[in-house]
Amino acid sequence: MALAGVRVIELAGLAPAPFCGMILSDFGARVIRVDRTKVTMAMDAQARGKQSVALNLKSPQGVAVLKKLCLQSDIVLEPFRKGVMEKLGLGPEELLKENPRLIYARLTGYGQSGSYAKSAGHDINYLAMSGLLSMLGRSSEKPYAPLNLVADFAGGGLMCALGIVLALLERNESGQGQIIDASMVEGAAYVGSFMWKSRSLGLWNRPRGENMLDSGAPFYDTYQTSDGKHMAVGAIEPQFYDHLIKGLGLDAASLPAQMSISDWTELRRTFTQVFAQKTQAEWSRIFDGTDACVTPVLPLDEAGSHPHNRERGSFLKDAQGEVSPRPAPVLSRTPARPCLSRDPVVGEHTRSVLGEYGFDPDHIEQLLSAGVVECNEAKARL
Ligand SMILES: C[C@H](CCC[C@H](C)C(=O)SCCNC(=O)CCNC(=O)[C@H](O)C(C)(C)COP(=O)(O)OP(=O)(O)OC[C@H]1O[C@@H](n2cnc3c(N)ncnc32)[C@H](O)[C@@H]1OP(=O)(O)O)[C@H]1CC[C@H]2[C@@H]3[C@H](O)C[C@@H]4C[C@H](O)CC[C@]4(C)[C@H]3C[C@H](O)[C@]12C
Repeated sequence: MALAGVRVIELAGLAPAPFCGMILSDFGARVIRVDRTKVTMAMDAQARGKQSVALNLKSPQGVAVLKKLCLQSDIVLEPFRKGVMEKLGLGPEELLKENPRLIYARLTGYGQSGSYAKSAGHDINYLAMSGLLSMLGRSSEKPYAPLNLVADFAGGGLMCALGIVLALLERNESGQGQIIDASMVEGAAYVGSFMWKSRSLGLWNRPRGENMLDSGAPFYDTYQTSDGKHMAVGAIEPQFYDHLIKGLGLDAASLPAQMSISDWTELRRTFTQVFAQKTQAEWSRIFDGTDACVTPVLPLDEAGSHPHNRERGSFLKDAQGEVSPRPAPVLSRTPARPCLSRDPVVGEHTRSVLGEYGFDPDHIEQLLSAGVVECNEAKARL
């Protein structure tokens, strides 16, 4: 796999950093997640392929253990607010001095500088600060955050993974590590660059929810079907819009022009009435295989069984029978091979990892008895 042989130390975080760690693990990296001690259950729902070491960083011996792990690793991924790692004596200065090849990835909401750098926050806050949240929401409704997708994951974990891969690539030439300052505000905004750079095209001239791509246009929206499900319509170009009108059984001559914005309300009313006359399955049979850009809105537990997704194997089932998306993108020669066995128990691999990283058995026993580390191999076998 593309990241085979790459060693990652992921400090346990909430959602963005675990996603970044899962991406690296899916594509072949060895990801060791450092959990807190005295924690019964990891909140990492993206732990696929990771190992877990439970380590108390509030102890000097714990800090020394982490330093030794980072000395023999390629990446350290930390999910804390600015200054936390420095307070622990684990800042970039210390770790890069000991391991100049280390890639030190810092995934935060606001970045390592600026007045908000030490403030708590979550996806919605970062999305708000990026400028994008102001564009999200239907006309006459307040802005709403699309789950915690844009800042936590697209602009956070995924963007940080990109930074790590770029730094790995550069290190091949320079032999040097570096610090990655991954701010979710900036990552989200960067993902949304099109919104800034397409304003000259007049795509966003109208208030929120009245533009073509923000639910203003009737040919770019969702519609309820007679069985209470929905269809998604994305018939932007005239030639695709013609297929939409045909599939709906409407007469184009009797309708207002597609781009007559003042008639969009009437056009939406017409589409709403027509879509309500058939079930989602009936509309899918009408539109499948056409260029009308009309697709069923699939719930999570149906996406994997849709014929198209099933044919591609777009979703996988792990050893516990849990369905989730397969890694993307698909590389032809070195594709990801996600681990399908169960997620690690907190501290499951402490003893084995420390042994592999050069800690002698007596030292490991001393660390265990001092509570600096915890090992839960037995619990993992239950
Ligand atoms: C996980 C579910 C989904 C959450 C998504 C949500 C929408 C997000 O946006 S997540 C993104 C959050 N932001 C960032 O990640 C940006 C960078 N990080 C930060 O800004 C901060 O970390 C912070 C604001 C997120 C948290 O601040 P906090 O003060 O808590 O921590 P820090 O300042 O970073 O300092 C860390 C301290 O910890 C010490 N540390 C770290 N590791 C160790 C170690 N190994 N040993 C010892 N000590 C360690 C470190 O030294 C620091 O100490 P100091 O402070 O002294 O310096 C979640 C959605 C719902 C959640 C559940 C729900 O809330 C109910 C339960 C609540 C309960 O409290 C917890 C369990 C819940 C089930 C909870 C679980 C999950 O969170 C959710 C499911």
